[in-house]
Amino acid sequence: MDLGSLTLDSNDVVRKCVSILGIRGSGKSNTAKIFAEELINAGVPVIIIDPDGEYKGLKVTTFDKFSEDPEEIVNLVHLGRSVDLDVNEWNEEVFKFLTSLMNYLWDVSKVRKKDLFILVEEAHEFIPQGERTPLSDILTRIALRGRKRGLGMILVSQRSAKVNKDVLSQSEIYFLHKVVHPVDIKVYKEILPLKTKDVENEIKSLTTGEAIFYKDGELRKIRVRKFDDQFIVANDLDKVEI
Ligand SMILES: Nc1ncnc2c1ncn2[C@@H]1O[C@H](COP(=O)(O)OP(=O)(O)OP(=O)(O)O)[C@@H](O)[C@H]1O
Repeated sequence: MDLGSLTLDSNDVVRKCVSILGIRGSGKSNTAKIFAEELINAGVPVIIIDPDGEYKGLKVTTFDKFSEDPEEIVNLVHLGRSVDLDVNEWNEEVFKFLTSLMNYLWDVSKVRKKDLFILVEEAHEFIPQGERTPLSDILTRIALRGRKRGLGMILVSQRSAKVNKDVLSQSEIYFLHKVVHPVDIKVYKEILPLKTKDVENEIKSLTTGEAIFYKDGELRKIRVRKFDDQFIVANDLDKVEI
């Protein structure tokens, strides 16, 4: 996986929990998009929970209307297709649908065990700290115990301190873009094995597209390549309604 100044082996990231954090404009969605693009190219499908319609340029099938039956989406993903769930209207119906989709995925993955990722944009909205919902329960279970069923998770958030701490602290791969708020800096201090001053200095120096990469004790500053928007037209497949 070519992410820019960082290369990863896709076999080394599957079934893991990845957290991509940073303030608005720090480049975290671009990083998530590049990460997803590289997974898709490596044959690992991604289910994207996409409240802001930011993932259109990827080779995905977009859904923007949701029935109560998630089977079709899961079958599509198990055939190797990635899907973008354009959930820009967050209402009870969408949350109910996502809950049944994730529960169904959890159940069938016990048998099928196909490697895939669930990418959760605005993760603080779906797996909030200090609040439990049926959706946050199943997403938490997937993040913490999905490995045996082939399930990996990518959490993206600009509100690090508002994402469920258990899930965040159990991530195995971190891309930490710039943050400025002290509560978010505190979260970075809890994640990184650095002295407080060093964390502050590292974060301060980050520009758009730069992040602190942390995995298996390896820690370094990286620059993520920019997503090539030119592919958007070619890859933006028709929206599908089921
Ligand atoms: N690696 C990069 N190299 C160059 N430009 C980048 C890079 N990452 C992001 N950008 C640019 O910075 C801007 C913000 O990027 P992006 O949307 O990824 O940030 P963000 O942190 O996700 O913000 P938001 O929360 O508002 O979505 C965009 O215009 C994007 O093109």
